[in-house]
Amino acid sequence: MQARLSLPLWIHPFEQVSAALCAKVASALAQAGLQADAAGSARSGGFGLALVDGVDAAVLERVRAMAAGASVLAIAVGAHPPPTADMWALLEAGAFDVLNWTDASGDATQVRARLERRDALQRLADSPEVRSTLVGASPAWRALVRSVVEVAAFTESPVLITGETGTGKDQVAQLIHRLGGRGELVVLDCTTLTPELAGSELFGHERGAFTGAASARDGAFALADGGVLFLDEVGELPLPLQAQLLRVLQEHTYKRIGSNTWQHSRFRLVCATNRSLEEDVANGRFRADLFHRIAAWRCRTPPLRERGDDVLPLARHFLALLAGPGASCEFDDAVREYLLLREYPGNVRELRQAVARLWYRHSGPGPITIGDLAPDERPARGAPASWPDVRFESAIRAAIDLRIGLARISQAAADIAIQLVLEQEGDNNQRAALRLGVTDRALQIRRKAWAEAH
Ligand SMILES: Nc1ncnc2c1ncn2[C@@H]1O[C@H](COP(=O)(O)OP(=O)(O)OP(=O)(O)O)[C@@H](O)[C@H]1O
Repeated sequence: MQARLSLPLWIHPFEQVSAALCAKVASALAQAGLQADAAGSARSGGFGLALVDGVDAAVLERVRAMAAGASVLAIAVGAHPPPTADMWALLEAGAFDVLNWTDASGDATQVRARLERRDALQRLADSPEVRSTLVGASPAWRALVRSVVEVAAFTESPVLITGETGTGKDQVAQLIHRLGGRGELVVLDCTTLTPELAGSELFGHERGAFTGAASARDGAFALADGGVLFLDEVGELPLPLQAQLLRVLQEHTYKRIGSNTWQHSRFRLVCATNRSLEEDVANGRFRADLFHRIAAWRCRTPPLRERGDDVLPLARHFLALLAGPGASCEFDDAVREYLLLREYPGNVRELRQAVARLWYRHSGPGPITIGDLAPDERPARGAPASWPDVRFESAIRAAIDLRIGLARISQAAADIAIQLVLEQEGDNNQRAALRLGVTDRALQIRRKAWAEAH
């Protein structure tokens, strides 16, 4: 019997799974040091094992609900292996893996290893260091953070970070360096690499190698030895330099300019770009072989409009940084609403600058108010509210994250609108229909269908 693993672990057997199969799984798990809570209902938080025998819409819905609040591993325990389509469906519903234990016979150490890895990932993603560097709790952002933590702490692989300007690519690169626990972080901005300077910047040079080379100098490959080389805006790298970089990545050797001696350098490569490198490869602007080398692992930083729920937490984070330790300052309701409704083409950088401008215009105690907005930033008076706005988008995103289909989303939006207008119009069908722009009869039919379905 293996030493006990201390994890909040529960088992949820679906209806089709017999008590005998469930007991068999529990006893195998106990042998591997996994003490799960008595079989029964799923809980929020911790780790859950969903025992399934057959997958249908109801099972998927339940797994989805469980996975929204816990890390769920699905185990197929039926008499026959499930079709692969069902296994994919469980994964899509939010299970982090799907194991096939026909007749509940399987290797429990396999479960233990997966839980240990997932737990280590989760702890790191929740650590104060990570949370204070990559602020945000929206599902899209948390998925990115898990991926960053995984690549940083568990692999040596080159990483390509893609995303629009100001979405935090640089921030992610720095975190990968810190979590990897390797030497120096050497940053090269590829937009500044002119063909004349690039050779020396990357490879270094010997004294007298060219006019003006008064002394020998190390280049980025030498400086990054044992550490991380971060190539920012890698999509801007001129083609001749791409060829040279490829050789260093393949051989880990290079020559300083003016030298015939091969030097070795072992570094981890992290690249970032806001270009679509796939398109650049397709039109010959970027070498395909280099692309596949640098993109062994990919992380995409989502734009702020895809994570509207993070706007206020980020704004508060930046305000707290400006106010300094111990000081507390808040936004009042109108400013919060302004920040939520505003658009951010420059993403988090733009939000940070907007908060800074508010802070510097603000004086005295009390919350930040709309008077702290610079006149040219105030929304035009009387301008019609833009709709759909970020709040609407964020509600829809939550539904999409729960993998709810278009038909249900449209239906729910219409139902909610009807209910609200009926409330406001004192249940008067005619007036409600007028306001909603439908016929009296169409609204009656819809209400009847709704009443029958509930
Ligand atoms: N999730 C985040 N949590 C805290 N700060 C963030 C986050 N994302 C971005 N920032 C802040 O926003 C600003 C822009 O981030 P960063 O420079 O990393 O973006 P970028 O994607 O590298 O931009 P560019 O493509 O223009 O180089 C920085 O001040 C950074 O501190």
